[in-house]
Amino acid sequence: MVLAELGGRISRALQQMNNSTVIDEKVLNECLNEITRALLQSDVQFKMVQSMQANIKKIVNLEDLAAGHNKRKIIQQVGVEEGCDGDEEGGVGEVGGGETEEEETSKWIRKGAGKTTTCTKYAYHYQRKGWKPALVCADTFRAGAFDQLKQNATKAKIPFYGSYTETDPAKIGVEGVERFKKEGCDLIIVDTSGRHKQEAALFEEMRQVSESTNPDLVIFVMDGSIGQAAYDQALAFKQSVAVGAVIVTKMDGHAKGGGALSAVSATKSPIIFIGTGEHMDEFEAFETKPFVSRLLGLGDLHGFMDKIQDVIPADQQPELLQKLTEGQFTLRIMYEQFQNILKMGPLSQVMSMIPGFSTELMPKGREKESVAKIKKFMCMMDSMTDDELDTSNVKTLTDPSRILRVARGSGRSLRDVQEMLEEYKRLAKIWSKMKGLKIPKKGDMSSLSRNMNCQQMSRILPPEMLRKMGGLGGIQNLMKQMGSGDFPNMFKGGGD
Ligand SMILES: Nc1nc2c(ncn2[C@@H]2O[C@H](COP(=O)(O)OP(=O)(O)OP(=O)(O)O)[C@@H](O)[C@H]2O)c(=O)[nH]1
Repeated sequence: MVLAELGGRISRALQQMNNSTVIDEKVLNECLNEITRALLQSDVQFKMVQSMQANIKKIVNLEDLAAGHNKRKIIQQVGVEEGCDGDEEGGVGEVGGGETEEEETSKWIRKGAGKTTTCTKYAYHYQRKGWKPALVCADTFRAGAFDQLKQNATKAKIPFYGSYTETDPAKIGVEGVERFKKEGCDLIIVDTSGRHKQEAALFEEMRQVSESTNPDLVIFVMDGSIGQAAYDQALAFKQSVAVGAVIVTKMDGHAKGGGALSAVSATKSPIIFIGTGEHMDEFEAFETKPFVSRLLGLGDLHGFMDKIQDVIPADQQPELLQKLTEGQFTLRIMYEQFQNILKMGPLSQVMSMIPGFSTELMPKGREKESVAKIKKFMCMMDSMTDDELDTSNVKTLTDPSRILRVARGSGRSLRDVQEMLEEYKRLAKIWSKMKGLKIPKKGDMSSLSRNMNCQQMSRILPPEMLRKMGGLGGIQNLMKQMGSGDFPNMFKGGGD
């Protein structure tokens, strides 16, 4: 089950409970069972789900609750808190798979989790933020590991170190770290082996590399597509090395991403990033709250604003947000948005974060066509006058003689120009609803969503998402019951 579907099922279950006039044990059980089914189908650990259910029931004692208490609010709040916190005890998965532990273990040793790819993604991410990263290949086990790292690093213009002849990974690690420290690098990433003849040897090697390089942080890179088998892996790693953080890869298109929750639970370490594709920039910072938020289909805007921060120079950000929140969406702003989108990297990732952009302009799996379309639109806009680009008067823009002139000027058909204007109208409608949002202070983009009330949220959500949430009334109810009318309160309990 993909994450969006899981989110849909959870919010529908909550919505159903919300629609009941009386909340008794039966209604609570139905809601919890539906959430349980959805989580299990997403391969979240059985024990984790079971204990979440038990905890909710323990906390929510329906009979003891004094009349007048808002039971729904309590149930939903507990649910989200449980979901955000994870379960410390965890346990070996009991559902699905049908493989023995040994089979699962040997499988994960055979397959690459995406560690080398992730090292470069991690370095590239911080390089774009102004750090000076370097990569060290201490994977002497897999033939070709150094070449792969070298190739990736060269592409990203990141210095690298490795050896074709040295067989001691700890030695390479130390040499690489020393060299890059001398060169003034402030983020040195050591890629270690992900496979070995035996699991024990792999852990021993990691311990040695860790002891000799004395890292500030050990990151466990985990393949999200293995589902709940992640629990055993995460536990084994934690017991061998001081795992400080987790990165879950292959979250794109894999149904078992929910298993990531199990890994957090097992290692008690935060997931800091997720990998969402094979390319260098298919990598997203991970936070519990926005993740839960995305499960419910609401977290997109926050991520988009973070992306904007990445690619737009700091001094231009307030100006852009000012324009967007003034509700004066002109063709020039659309042009600038297109430029930003093309700069921001993988289109599907960026577009899916912007309300209204994903489905129509960018159907999944058709990135090339979408880029071509955006470029075509921009080319037509290049044939427009400043007045046309800066007006928000749609009538002026759709004047037939104007359309003809733009079509001729850009060598495009009338239909092309009309299509571009339709796109503008659609986006203008969505963005005009952002009007009145308070502009966040620099470095505090999340306050944008904090300042958003239910009505603004409901206006910018894509219609299908809004329907899923039960319309404006549904959002209002959900938020009211989660704590207050304030959107982020819904996610109380998750780590910031
Ligand atoms: N779809 C998808 N593929 C990924 C992602 N991250 C890595 N991959 C692919 O997974 C495969 C294995 O990646 P590597 O980086 O070589 O894995 P590794 O963990 O270094 O391998 P070992 O060190 O041999 O264990 C490659 O084909 C990558 O392109 C991701 O987030 N999504």
